[in-house]
Amino acid sequence: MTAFMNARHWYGLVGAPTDIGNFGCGAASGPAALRAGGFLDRMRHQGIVVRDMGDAEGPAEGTGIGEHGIRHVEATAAWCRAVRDGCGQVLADGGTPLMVGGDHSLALGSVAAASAHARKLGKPLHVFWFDAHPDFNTPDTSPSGNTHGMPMAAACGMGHPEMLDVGAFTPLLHPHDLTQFGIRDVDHGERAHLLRHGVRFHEMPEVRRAGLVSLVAEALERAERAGAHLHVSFDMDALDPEHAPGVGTPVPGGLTLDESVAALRLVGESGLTGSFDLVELAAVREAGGSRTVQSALELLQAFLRADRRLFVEPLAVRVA
Ligand SMILES: NC(=[NH2+])NCCC[C@H](N)C(=O)O
Ligand SMILES: [Mn+2]
Repeated sequence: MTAFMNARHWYGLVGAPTDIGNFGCGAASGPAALRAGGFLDRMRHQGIVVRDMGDAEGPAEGTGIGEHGIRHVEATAAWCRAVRDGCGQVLADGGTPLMVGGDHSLALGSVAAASAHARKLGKPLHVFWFDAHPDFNTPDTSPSGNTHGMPMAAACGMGHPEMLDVGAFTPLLHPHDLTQFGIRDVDHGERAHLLRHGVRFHEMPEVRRAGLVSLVAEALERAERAGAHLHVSFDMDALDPEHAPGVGTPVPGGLTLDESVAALRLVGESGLTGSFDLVELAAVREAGGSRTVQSALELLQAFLRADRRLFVEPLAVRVA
């Protein structure tokens, strides 16, 4: 039995300071900006245990442009493996990994850890993906060659062999168990992939019609019925640029901070979340302000405060 097993539930912050998946977009500044914004103190003051596991380490330089114009795929895979190991360690110690990026390619690493953990527990993996983009490109559909547009296709078993090799097995995720919210910038071939594989991707017109909270509630019901390990991946560009100007690929017409807070509160209340990402926090892109960091802090706080597991002492378990 590890030392933490009878402790209250905790989250483990795994930083991933890179923008290798969209070289130069500025997301490498995310983990430091969140720490400098006082995240850990703020949580401590509210009695929430977030252990800082430090930063994952990976190549500082890109590894060049390959077939189909795919950029830095070896470096991306190296970073994803480091994130996989960091998140895997938190899961093995009984905590919930909170991966802070960094660009969104890194979610392939956290999903690899989540998927292996879920398999060990005999649970299916469900993923909630809050994003302006589905990140469901493969090297042959990607218009940019940037790997941060590819992690979900790779998790579902489609993509460059380097990316398919990040997890212990492939696919890591069944496309039916992926639900996306806030989508409003879909590439042509990417849309064909999403439709062919039956991904639920809720685009902004539908979010406006049905409401983010009720779409999330529906998806939570499915996850609960399935007894799933839920992985939540929040790309800061899901928010409207008014609330998150500091991102590498802003798209107008996004989620409001209020509705996102309400949705994450609901996710937190469900107690289903087994792993969480907050990515594409490119604080350095924001001229003279910290709006994006403040939004990130509010989202995380809403989510964590709603998770009752963080406040309840577990019953002592007596081992005979
Ligand atoms: N995680 C992100 N910000 N992804 C943006 C992807 C943009 C575009 N669809 C691409 O593949 O290049
Ligand atoms: Mn994304």
